[in-house]
Amino acid sequence: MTELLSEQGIAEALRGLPEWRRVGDAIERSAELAGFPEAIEVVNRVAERAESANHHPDIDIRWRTVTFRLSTHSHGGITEKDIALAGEIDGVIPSV
Ligand SMILES: C[C@H](O)[C@H](O)[C@H]1CNC2=NC(N)=NC(=O)C2=N1
Repeated sequence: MTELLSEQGIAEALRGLPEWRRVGDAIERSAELAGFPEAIEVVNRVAERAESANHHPDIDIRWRTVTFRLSTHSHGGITEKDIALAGEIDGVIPSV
């Protein structure tokens, strides 16, 4: 059963997701890629994983900077689904 994470739960989860920050009822990270094609490639990889998880980030693409924002819309806040997908997103972003 998906439930909203507590403040402590969110803080603990973010300790394992150093690239992510809390923004209101969501968590967010940005990544700067080598160029626009590379940014789109990352977005496509994230889209595959989001579809598999049936959990989808808000995505903002500005040239080679992509920002992912995660919140569980059906719950109006942050759940384990957001934390899990954040970890998967980190896994498809090339480390510089
Ligand atoms: C029916 C509902 O849209 C689906 O269960 C999924 C789709 N993707 C989703 N993504 C996010 N971020 N939150 C949701 O509540 C959500 N619901």
